[in-house]
Amino acid sequence: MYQQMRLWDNQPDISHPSSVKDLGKKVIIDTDGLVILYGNFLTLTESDRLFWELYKSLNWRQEEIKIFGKIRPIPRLTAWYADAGKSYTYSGIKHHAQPWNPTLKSIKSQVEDIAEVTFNSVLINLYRDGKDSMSWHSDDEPELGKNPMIASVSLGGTRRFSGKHKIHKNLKFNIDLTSGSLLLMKGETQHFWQHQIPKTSQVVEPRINLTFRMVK
Ligand SMILES: O=C(O)CCC(=O)C(=O)O
Ligand SMILES: [Fe+2]
Repeated sequence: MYQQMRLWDNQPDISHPSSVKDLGKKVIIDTDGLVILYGNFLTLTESDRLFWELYKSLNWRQEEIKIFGKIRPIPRLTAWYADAGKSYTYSGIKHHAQPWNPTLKSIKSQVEDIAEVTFNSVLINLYRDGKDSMSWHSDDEPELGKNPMIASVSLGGTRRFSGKHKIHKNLKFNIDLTSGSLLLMKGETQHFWQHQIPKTSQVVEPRINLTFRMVK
């Protein structure tokens, strides 16, 4: 019996194999919400491959928005993929779902493994250059429910992502979202914080961002 236990104790620890990827997990904010960055979610080779595949194959649209009575193109291209029958109003724009393709399904399932929730839709943004941007907002549409989990994957050029607290003006963060990173926003984040992708005068490569969501 003693011998047997010794043998068993000497087995390699398979619960933490050395091949487990270091995802580069970092807590960005844990006040009034939780924002977590996984800097190494995808390898650079994988991110590069996915960038070009999505860039070439997705059905990109130029949406328009009405500001002060004038209709203007939004400063980025978008695509919206979801389970059948879903539609979603975002910044006053009604998005009709396109069906999942195998590439998007595979990214979704890798994101779900880390986020430990399932998603039924993804809003995809293409920032063609530094003039493309997304202004301050919270992802607080009623369809997303009270404390939504938003999982955001970045591919291609690095862009700055800024956050600011809605009440405590001194609470801010800035992170550079590199290719292959995954950012999770959860808990009360959308209630207390706003985020943006500012324009930049620097030369930047095109960037694709996928935000996975659960639409009720
Ligand atoms: O491009 C990003 O990283 C942010 C996108 C975003 O905030 C959104 O789609 O709601
Ligand atoms: Fe957002």
